[in-house]
Amino acid sequence: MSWGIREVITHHHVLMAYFSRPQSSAAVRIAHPTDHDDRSKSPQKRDSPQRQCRNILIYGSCRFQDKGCIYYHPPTNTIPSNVAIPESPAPPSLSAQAVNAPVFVPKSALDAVSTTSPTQSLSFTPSASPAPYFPSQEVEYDDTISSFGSFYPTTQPTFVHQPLNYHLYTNPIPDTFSPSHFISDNLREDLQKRSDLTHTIPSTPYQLPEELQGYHSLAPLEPIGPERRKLVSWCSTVYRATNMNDGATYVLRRIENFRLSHRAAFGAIESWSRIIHPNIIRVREAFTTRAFSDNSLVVCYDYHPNSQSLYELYFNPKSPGFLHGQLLGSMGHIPEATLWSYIIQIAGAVRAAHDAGLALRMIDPTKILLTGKNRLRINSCGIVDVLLYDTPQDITIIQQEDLALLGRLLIALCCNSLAALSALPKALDTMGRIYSEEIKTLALYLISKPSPIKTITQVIELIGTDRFLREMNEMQIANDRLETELGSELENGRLVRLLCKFGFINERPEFDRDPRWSETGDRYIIKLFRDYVFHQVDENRNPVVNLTHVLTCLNKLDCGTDERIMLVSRDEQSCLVVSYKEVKACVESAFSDLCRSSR
Ligand SMILES: Nc1ncnc2c1ncn2[C@@H]1O[C@H](COP(=O)(O)OP(=O)(O)OP(=O)(O)O)[C@@H](O)[C@H]1O
Repeated sequence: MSWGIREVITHHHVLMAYFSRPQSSAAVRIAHPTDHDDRSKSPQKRDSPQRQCRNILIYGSCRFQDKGCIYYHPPTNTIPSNVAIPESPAPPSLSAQAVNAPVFVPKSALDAVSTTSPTQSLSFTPSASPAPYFPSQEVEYDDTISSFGSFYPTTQPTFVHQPLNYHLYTNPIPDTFSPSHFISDNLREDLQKRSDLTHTIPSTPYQLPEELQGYHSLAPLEPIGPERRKLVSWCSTVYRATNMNDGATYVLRRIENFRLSHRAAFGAIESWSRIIHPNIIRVREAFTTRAFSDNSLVVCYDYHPNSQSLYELYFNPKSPGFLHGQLLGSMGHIPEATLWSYIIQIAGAVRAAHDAGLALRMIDPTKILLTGKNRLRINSCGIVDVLLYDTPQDITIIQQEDLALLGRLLIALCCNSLAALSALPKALDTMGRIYSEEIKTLALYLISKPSPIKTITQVIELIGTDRFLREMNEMQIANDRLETELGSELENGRLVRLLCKFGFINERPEFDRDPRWSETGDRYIIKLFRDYVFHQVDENRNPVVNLTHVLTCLNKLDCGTDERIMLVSRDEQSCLVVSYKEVKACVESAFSDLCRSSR
């Protein structure tokens, strides 16, 4: 048992008689003081001289109390001094990293705790962080001038930066995104699918090497059918595999029956591996292998689970997005705004490659993956550079080809047909009917003969600043949305780990040859706290099932606030007043004991 807690219990042996009824109002006031809220909500008390001074509410004291402040200053001993709790010992460091949640120490608490005095710790607002976190140089709020100060900018109070309240849930701005305490179903499903696909294996049996240059758990990403398209003139197969060093999942594209003539051919892979771009699937490394019982070239890429190629999405009539050969949704064609977004993203990828003296060569619907909502990435970069190392081409020419490929892709996307290009006038007619003139102009520019050459910079100018700005706005809105989603999940991970700790400690039948370990010492406080959080009953002894109460308590425990609560034994014969900080120290100490012995 820690010194701090023993002290608390001693106090409460003294206090027991006073607090013998857990429902006593004094006890409730300590556990959940709502006086301030009630008062501030009550309109008739608004202008009363008996209104409590805000300095007391905010700082616990008022410098102007005896210097003319007209507001009410409650006696300083409202909360009995004998419940003041000594500093609990620092939480012991935990060793079992795999099961351990790092101890959460709010930065502001660390910064401020040394500069404060323990006497400031009285607080009436359970949600506000208690005074010990306040920097000593705080500016006080003078209530005597506050009522008219706002009319005169010079006398406006300076607001103190309060320490963050790590245990509060805050709803997002309602008009912007729908408020929710949990991640939206769509995003959850999407992320879940990605995670799922990283682990599933195809049901059809396959024979693959157990291990390949540091990769294991190889699984084909698609069944190998009778009709195989070729990459240049080679067949390729794509596998998902796990890297032994970092445990991450990658994609290995294998070129079958390819014999590398010069090691220098890997120079292109080295250049590509340096390109980190949001619209290019990252190239990691390449090697040759005989593990497939042939000479194979393997290039490793980042894995983007649950992605779909543009071919699957827009050109394969057998895909789920089609009905009777017609693309479903949006009147059977891609919305213009989506098309511009695709153009901008691909242009960005082209720009990055060309700036690095490379060419994408892969602006092909089967090699452009949609890895998220409207998010494109060019796949398989660098591989053709290795395959065609022996037949070098002028980089300027293949960069011009990139632009032509973009133009062809654009026309095909506009017409939902890969064959559209073979009847260009009809294709242009279709484009003119559905899309703006600018799309047609851009497509014609991209497929036209270069004179003398076209550059990606000219293409970007043709797209225009307005469209880039619109794209940037959309991206920022999407980012805001994700941040909101992240906010709703902010504390969940920590709380689960906290609950795991409770699970390890509570009701443990025996530890350290002590069958009463989980019922005694610090663990007794943890047990009572668990009852306080989960086993409360109403006046009719019906369970109080209130998730907000649970989340609030656990968050306060997670950051170890100084707020005190009253824990009552099950027989209601004794009670303890402890701070979350102390309960936190008990949990850390008990859990670290368990971890030490689990090694
Ligand atoms: N880096 C990657 N991350 C996630 N999935 C990928 C990745 N690379 C390829 N895939 C998936 O693997 C499958 C096969 O890719 P591949 O490039 O071979 O496409 P394909 O349409 O079969 O083209 P090809 O006929 O040229 O093989 C596709 O379903 C693709 O979505």
